[in-house]
Amino acid sequence: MITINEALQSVLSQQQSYGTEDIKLSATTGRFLAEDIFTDLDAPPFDRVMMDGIAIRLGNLDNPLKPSYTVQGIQSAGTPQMELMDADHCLEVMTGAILPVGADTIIPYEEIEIKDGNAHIQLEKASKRYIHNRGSDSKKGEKIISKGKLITAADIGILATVGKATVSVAKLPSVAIISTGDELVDVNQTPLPHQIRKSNVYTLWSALVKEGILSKMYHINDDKEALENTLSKLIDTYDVLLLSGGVSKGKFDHIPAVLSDLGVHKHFHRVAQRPGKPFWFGHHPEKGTKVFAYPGNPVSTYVNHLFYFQQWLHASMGTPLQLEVKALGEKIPGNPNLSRFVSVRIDAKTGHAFPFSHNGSGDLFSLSKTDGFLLLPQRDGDFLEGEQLEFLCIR
Ligand SMILES: Nc1nc2c(c(=O)[nH]1)N[C@H]1C(S)=C(S)[C@@H](COP(=O)(O)OP(=O)(O)OC[C@H]3O[C@@H](n4cnc5c(N)ncnc54)[C@H](O)[C@@H]3O)O[C@H]1N2
Ligand code: MOO
Repeated sequence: MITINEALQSVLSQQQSYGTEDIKLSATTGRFLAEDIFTDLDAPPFDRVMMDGIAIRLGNLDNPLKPSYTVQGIQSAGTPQMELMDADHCLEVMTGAILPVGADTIIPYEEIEIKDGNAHIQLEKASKRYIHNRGSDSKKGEKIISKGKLITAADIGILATVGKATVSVAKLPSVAIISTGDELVDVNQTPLPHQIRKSNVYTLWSALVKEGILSKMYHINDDKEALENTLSKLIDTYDVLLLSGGVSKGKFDHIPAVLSDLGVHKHFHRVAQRPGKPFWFGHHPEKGTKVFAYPGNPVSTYVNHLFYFQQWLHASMGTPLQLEVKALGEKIPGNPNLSRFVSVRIDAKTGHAFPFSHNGSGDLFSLSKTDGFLLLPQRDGDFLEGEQLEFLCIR
């Protein structure tokens, strides 16, 4: 059986670019930039007034202020630049306004009193100019965000500032999620005593939404012919298939044989890990379709999806995922035969990860109590309190 690292390398060897597309700025959250972003103007684009107050011509900052200045008018934000007459006058100015021609210092309203058309100054000297100078944040033409970056809310603000109404992003693969199993019924049905409602497809669907992917859901019963017919069509239609169930040793676990009959090249089946050991991964050499066939137990499906698919997707989009690390909260004995994904809760104060017990990989309800999974690699030695380990967050 291969190790988790060998399995991951094999999955990553199938990383693939799906090209680029131009989309509206408002739809870019969570997507990967496919172009470098440059400023189209200096930032700020003009000498920007930083305080509400008056603008004067002072010259050297050490020069004493006059006892009063005659108010000449108001320069508000969003109005064209005015011109200060001389050093005896001032213009009232608002935060965000362009600095008037001939002015070089702002005195905030807190330091003056305006009476009878004059601004009376309550200071001897100005402490600073309160001017956000043109181009001081960045100069026109400067690269401000690099290709490959995952677009965040803050990036969207920057993209708006530089006038990117449409943005070139990496195209996402099309994905089908397929549940298999005769025991599964839909969410709106009442299961018979030997049935359960399918849940894995919804977990996967939601995890994909978080990655910006709107997938399609399918269900196929444990019937070889039905599996062959439907999967063959799906292999032709989608870039990626995510299957859950039917990959272990049961009499009706047809998935590996069917995939192989359909020409999907197997990279591996079974990984030295718990949960999720019977994971099967392959790709169709002619069609390029990648097939992630997850074991059916809900925790196994989810853990494998988070670890393998997520890393494959980010690598395919051009920016490998850097897994978070967390400090282990208590000692756990090592295991030389298996890597383990341990359900943990993160202590809000210390940030340490504490394992908690549940009923194994079929215990779907444990997922709502967990913050994520700590990855304990296979090894002899104990895992010690405070040891930093890779973490898959599900919050
Ligand atoms: N003799 C052996 N038996 C099993 C082995 C093994 O190595 N030898 N491995 C066990 C492990 S580990 C796992 S994990 C499961 C995986 O089995 P399958 O991938 O074949 O999955 P199924 O048998 O179809 O289902 C397992 C379990 O999960 C439930 N399930 C399946 N799909 C869904 C879904 N979409 N939503 C909710 N729940 C689902 C299913 O009802 C079963 O209870 O095999 C062990 N057995
Ligand atoms: O390893 Mo299975 O995926 O535990 O339940």
